[in-house]
Amino acid sequence: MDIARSIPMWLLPVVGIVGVLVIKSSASARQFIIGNPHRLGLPPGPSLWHVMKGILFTMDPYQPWLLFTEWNKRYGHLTYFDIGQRMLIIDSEHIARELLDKRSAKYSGRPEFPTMSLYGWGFTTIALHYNDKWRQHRRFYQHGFRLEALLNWRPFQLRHAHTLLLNLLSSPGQAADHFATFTASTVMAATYGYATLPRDDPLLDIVNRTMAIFAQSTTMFNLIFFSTFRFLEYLPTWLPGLSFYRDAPVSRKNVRKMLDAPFEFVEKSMADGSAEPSLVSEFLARMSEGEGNRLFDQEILKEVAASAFSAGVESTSSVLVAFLLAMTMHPRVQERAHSEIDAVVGRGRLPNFDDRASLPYVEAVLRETLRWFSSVPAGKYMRVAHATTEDDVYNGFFIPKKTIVMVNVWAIAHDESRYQDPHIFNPSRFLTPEGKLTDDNMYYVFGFGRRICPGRHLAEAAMWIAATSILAAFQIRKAKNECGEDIEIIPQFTRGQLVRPAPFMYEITPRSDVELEKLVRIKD
Ligand code: HEM
Repeated sequence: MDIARSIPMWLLPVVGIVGVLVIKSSASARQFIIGNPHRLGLPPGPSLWHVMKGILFTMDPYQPWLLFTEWNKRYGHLTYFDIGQRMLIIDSEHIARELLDKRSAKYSGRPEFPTMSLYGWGFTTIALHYNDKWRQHRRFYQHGFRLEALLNWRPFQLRHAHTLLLNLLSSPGQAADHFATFTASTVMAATYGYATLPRDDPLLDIVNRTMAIFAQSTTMFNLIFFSTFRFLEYLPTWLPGLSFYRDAPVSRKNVRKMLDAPFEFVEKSMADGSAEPSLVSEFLARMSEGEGNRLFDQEILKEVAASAFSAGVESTSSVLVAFLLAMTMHPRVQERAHSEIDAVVGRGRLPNFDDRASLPYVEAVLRETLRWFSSVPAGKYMRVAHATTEDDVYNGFFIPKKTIVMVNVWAIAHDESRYQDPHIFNPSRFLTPEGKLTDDNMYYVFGFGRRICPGRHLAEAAMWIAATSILAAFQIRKAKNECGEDIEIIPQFTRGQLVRPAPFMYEITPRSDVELEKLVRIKD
């Protein structure tokens, strides 16, 4: 009998998968013995069997942080397991700071995800290993997006916030699209000096399409699975489950367009003298003046600019959608924010950045939105996990090199010992009894250590000016049904790759008798 013919096709990948797991686990065990001369134990955590059971039967693939949170409750703040990739889940800000901030020299790597490169995204800052290229990228952000440099971008942000208001006025039902346009416009303006059209912008369209393919395909499961079992790449892509490989060439083609198109726009506008100030035009000018490759070569400049864009737009706009949801559901919070803005800014003009320090309650609303929503919870965005680049010992536990380290931000933001009734939206938790802001600035949502989000100041300022302007200009409330009753909302979050509130019904109407167009024209 021909044995090879009698083996069912599906058995081959299974045998391969088991084989890879066995090989990977024994490599892991060897590393444990070599790198751990004092034979310290690993942090506690579920066995391979329990992890598999959890992943297959319990875990909601779209909310993996919920299972991680359970494990952290059972095994402690450090939960370790090995599924062919060593994983460490941390649910304590204190420990995250001890390891990722204070020992950042060992904890600033990124996991090895060959699938990111397969999809054409291997160049992004987020995906880069802790190496010289990554340092070059960070220099670009440090130059353009550090706190002091933000003053340069404020006029753009204010202008785009006003465009956002006008867009909301003309098509209030499309708030999520307007938030995406607003965020993209602010990042595009700072990076490329490109003024996006209020709608259907051709460059944004390229970027949005590219990001959509990426978002659909690179779930946590896909990233780990296809990076671990790389032999699957060589099997026919028509096999069930392998469509992942079919989409890859399309993604790579789109990514190339996303890298080239905005860059060509800058080159062209520099050539005809119409270039607006931007990071790319500044670096190109410096390169042509002879600083040349000491700064970047052109390809790196394209890559770093596109990285800013791809990392920044969805994260920022999804927080604004969460803000809209929170305001729709919590009229009293909105009322208090309106009163504060009316008292400080008045009704005769729109807010600007100079008002920020005088609006603590609005600030607290923004912080509570970041806490309640936790846009980058844990596991969802596997690509922002850190990886150890050396063995380490913490609290008597051995943490091997090449361990993927994930901070469960969702668990921190919903820790009952820190935030009373964490599921309730309550901005006052960020205020002292005297009405001053507490020290909890929610910066942990922007990550840790040397890999902390370099766009955090830009994002924070963009979210603030957008949210404050909306509060000043609009009344947000629940939509009504045919009987004139409020349509109740049960907040839900998208089950796709992007974590954002699922579509919900709302009404948004101008607050002021003064026409919004006129307010937008009044400068102070
Ligand atoms: C609400 C908005 C945002 C949130 C919540 C957010 C959050 C994060 C987080 C959690 C990380 C990973 C940090 C870590 O590894 O510890 C990150 C990385 C990054 N973010 Fe953001 N981000 C936001 C907006 C932005 C914006 C506007 C930009 C660009 C202008 C940006 C650019 C980046 C880049 C380039 C990285 C990769 C850094 C590295 O790997 O070294 N982000 N962000």
